[in-house]
Amino acid sequence: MSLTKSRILAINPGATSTKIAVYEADTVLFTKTVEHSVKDLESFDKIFDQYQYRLDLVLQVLKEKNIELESLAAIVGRGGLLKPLAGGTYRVNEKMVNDLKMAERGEHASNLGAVMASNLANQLNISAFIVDPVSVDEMEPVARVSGLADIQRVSLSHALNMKAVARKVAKSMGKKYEEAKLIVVHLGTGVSVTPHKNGKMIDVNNAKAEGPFSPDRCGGLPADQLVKLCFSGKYTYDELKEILGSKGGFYSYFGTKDAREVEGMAEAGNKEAEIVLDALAYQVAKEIGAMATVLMGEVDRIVLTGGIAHSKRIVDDIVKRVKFIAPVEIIPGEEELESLALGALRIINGDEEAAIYS
Ligand SMILES: Nc1ncnc2c1ncn2[C@@H]1O[C@H](COP(=O)(O)OP(=O)(O)O)[C@@H](O)[C@H]1O
Ligand SMILES: CCCC(=O)OP(=O)(O)O
Repeated sequence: MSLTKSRILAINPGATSTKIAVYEADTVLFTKTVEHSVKDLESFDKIFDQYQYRLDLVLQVLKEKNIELESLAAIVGRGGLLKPLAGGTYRVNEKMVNDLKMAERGEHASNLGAVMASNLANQLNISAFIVDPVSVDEMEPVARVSGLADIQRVSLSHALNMKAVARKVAKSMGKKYEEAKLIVVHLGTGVSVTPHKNGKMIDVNNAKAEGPFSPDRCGGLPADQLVKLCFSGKYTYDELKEILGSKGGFYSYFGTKDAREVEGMAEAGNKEAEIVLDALAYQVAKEIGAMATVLMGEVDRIVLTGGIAHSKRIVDDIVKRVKFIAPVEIIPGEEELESLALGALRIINGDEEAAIYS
């Protein structure tokens, strides 16, 4: 095997999976998704406690695929809950790693991406990058107002995949991304619903705290009942944060984050599973309706993507409610590994300069 150092390792830690790919320039050599059940991750208290477990998995996959570490030119990880920033490729630096370890903007598996990439890259004396992290913030000023002076709405979303599929859909319509008006919905372990205008995500439900519920998140909750729960003595602060961030949604009803399992329960006649699945589609459709008003009804396409976009039941249910707004395009799964690799490649090839996180 040649050791030309032209390969890019892409690592995408998600809430319920670690996705790994190696690219030779822009050609994929392999992709692999390692899914994590609730049981796999329940012994880890904090996200950073999962670091070694996930890194070992990555190294094991590289070994299985006969990829020598010395053949890597760069490593690119999914960017986590950093400061609000513009989209693009960022070189991983010490400040970024420290911010992610402190998890000041919250705990999420994506916080591991830059750190895994950086530690591995440092050992190999090569570069580490992130691309379009979850904290990409392109919201318009009006979208930031919450209605309470103490609280500002923030942008946390599946920016990487949504921007990639938005570009793809715009191209298929013969438009530039910057010219298209799209509502892109990522249906993953978290759910993001974003209106895209002038090449920017001008609003989004914060996928950790607002909008529709998801496999492991509550989404927006009735504020008065939540406040009551906070002061009920039933949960500590940390427990409640954990429930809201990773033990809500499907998990709170059925103890699983796997949409396929919930569908299986519904098919077997479980009425609660049926209604919760219907409610997910209902809430997503409602959020799409709200974002259509952000674009003043001028919507070229609604795009459904992410793991749950594989589900015919959920997709059909959403489509029947929103197709009056615009044609709906379904792009199941995600383009995240490719977007990561190509983002790093643009820097390696000198087509773009890496942004600096400061
Ligand atoms: N074929 C499928 N049908 C229905 N749901 C699916 C399918 N494949 C994956 N999913 C669901 O997609 C969700 C994960 O989506 P994904 O985009 O991979 O998210 P993440 O990267 O956040 O873990 C899980 O709830 C999983 O059960
Ligand atoms: C915090 C936004 C990104 C997100 O929710 O990702 P997952 O669906 O992988 O949890």
